[in-house]
Amino acid sequence: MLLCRRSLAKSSWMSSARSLGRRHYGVPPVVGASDPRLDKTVQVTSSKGVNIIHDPLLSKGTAFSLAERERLAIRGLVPPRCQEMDKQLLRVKRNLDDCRTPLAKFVFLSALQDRNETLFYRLLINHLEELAGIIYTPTVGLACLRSHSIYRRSRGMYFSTQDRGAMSAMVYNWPHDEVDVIVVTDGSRVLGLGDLGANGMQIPIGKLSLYVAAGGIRPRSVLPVVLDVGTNNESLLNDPLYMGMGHPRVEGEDYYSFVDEWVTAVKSRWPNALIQFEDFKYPHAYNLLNKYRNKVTCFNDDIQSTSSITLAGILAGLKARGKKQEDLNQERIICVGAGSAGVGVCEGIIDCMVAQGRVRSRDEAYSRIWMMDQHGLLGNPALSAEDAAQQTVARKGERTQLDERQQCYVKADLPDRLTLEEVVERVKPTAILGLTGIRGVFSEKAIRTMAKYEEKPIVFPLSNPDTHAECTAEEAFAWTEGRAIFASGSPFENVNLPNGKIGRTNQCNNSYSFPGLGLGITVSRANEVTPTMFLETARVIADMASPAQLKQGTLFPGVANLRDVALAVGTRVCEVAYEEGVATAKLKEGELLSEVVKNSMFQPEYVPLVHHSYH
Ligand SMILES: NC(=O)c1ccc[n+]([C@@H]2O[C@H](COP(=O)([O-])OP(=O)(O)OC[C@H]3O[C@@H](n4cnc5c(N)ncnc54)[C@H](O)[C@@H]3O)[C@@H](O)[C@H]2O)c1
Ligand SMILES: O=C(O)C[C@H](O)C(=O)O
Ligand SMILES: [Mg+2]
Repeated sequence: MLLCRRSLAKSSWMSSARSLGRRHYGVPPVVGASDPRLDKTVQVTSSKGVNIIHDPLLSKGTAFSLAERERLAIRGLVPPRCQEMDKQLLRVKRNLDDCRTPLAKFVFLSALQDRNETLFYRLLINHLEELAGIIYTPTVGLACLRSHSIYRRSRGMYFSTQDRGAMSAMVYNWPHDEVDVIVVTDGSRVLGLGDLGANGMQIPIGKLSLYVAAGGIRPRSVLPVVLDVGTNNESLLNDPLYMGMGHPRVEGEDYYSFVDEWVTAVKSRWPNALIQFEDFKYPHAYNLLNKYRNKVTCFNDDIQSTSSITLAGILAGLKARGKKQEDLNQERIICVGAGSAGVGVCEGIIDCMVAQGRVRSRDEAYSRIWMMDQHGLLGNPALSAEDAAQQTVARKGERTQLDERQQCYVKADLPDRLTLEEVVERVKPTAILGLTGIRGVFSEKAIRTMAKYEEKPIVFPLSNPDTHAECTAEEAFAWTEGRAIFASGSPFENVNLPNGKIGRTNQCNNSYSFPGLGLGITVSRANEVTPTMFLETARVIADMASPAQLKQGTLFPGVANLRDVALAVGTRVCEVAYEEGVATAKLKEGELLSEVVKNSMFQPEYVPLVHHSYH
């Protein structure tokens, strides 16, 4: 396992893009909230008695020592025997295993998180592979669909259309002064499930649980947020249990000024917090990113961290084929889905080709990519003029106007709206990426044709949850005679192949990239999130699998290793922040960044509690 111990600036293909020596060591000592120098051996609280037992950040359940029970006035309020965490873990794991369905497990784990976060995170870290699929994708998707039925207790903050003018005051309702990471959604495109309005809250909660478990951000420093601007989901609007605003989505200038009020409010209370935009529909996702990327420390997960992990998957896939990462410009890549994630992923691939210096221009890099939406290839309407009318009828519906960004991907030399099968036949792709949210978009014919021309086709159905993947792992291996290099957004089991071998599956999800990005950004207190951070994240992850793993088709370390991945990514991102002069945290001379990052990572352990009244 690669654990980053490199000194600054060792990247092979990024060095030309860097300007070294711009490190800011002279800025005021803004010490990160997750900085090890703030670590304490005791935790001081002004709470006492039941307030401690009912505070998930302080509660230890049955694990309070007798001395603590005495000094915190909780003697007699919990069962008499002091049980350490190992016994508690046994109990909660047994209870969890008794839950019959993934959704029941989700409800159980949420309740545990609401009672005792230390125990919740220890359980989660100990069983990351098993539980990531519950608190995160794919089960979190089901939890969003049912959120208004399974609701027990509030977590995070909601800002709705009835809060216009009040947001700057509302942010002070949050009980913590230190907030390092905020994940915010407007619930307009939740995974591949569409508009789920305020039910989308489960997504920021799940993302932030991984920020803590994998990225080592402290539980008290994370804030999940929903911006409730209404929903266009009729079934939610008509459901008496739905808890969000009961009107259609606010759009246009009203929408952008609403988000602006929220950003201003958040930055006024927590100027250093990283904002992660999550599951905003296209084009809002891009418009918000463009508006805020140079003003506040923020990124869009679906556009940018997805591009990191997908690029990492392709680069590792090249190595699995016995090629070099620098051969990326030889690939022919079809990206099905031209929305936030699709465009973001393609831009990441292009950035990488340009950074590698193996293409002369971005245009040349574009020439290796073919982008498609539900109407087919983004091609040249002039070339398909003859049968355009016919096609419009046959394929139902007009393509909505392509925006400037999507326009970049239009192929001038190919007819607009070619089907996937037609594009595959003409282009002979080496890789196909699915970012549509639509099950079954990778047809058998298309994948079989691809496998005719490419010995080891890269097949990445990246849409979530699993029920919305463009194809299953079984299909991908069956249609390629077991030769596919396979990665999906949601987890799929390995596949037993007819020849007795195993078709290895990989999970290519931004959960591999955002925890480390957030870790590096918060430790360095970066005041800007730069493109290099995403490229380097990809490079670090692409280098993590061993040659033997790559040979078998394993591209990344398993989900159980997400913490190691976050540490490696976090260290590199932190280095980049100093190299590019965007870090504001003071670094002591001689401090090894990898150690600073590692020591800053939250460990779920019970710390002695001490009562102190500040009045
Ligand atoms: N694996 C990951 O880490 C990851 C990250 C981000 C997004 N995603 C997934 O990607 C999907 C899309 O997300 P997004 O933010 O880009 O959404 P989006 O709504 O912005 O884009 C979806 C795109 O798919 C196109 N599309 C719809 N139906 C199609 C069809 N039948 N054939 C071809 N194209 C079709 C749309 O025109 C649009 O361009 C979601 O399911 C999401 O879960 C996965
Ligand atoms: O949430 C995920 O699992 C990945 C991604 O952010 C998505 O929207 O699908
Ligand atoms: Mg997302």
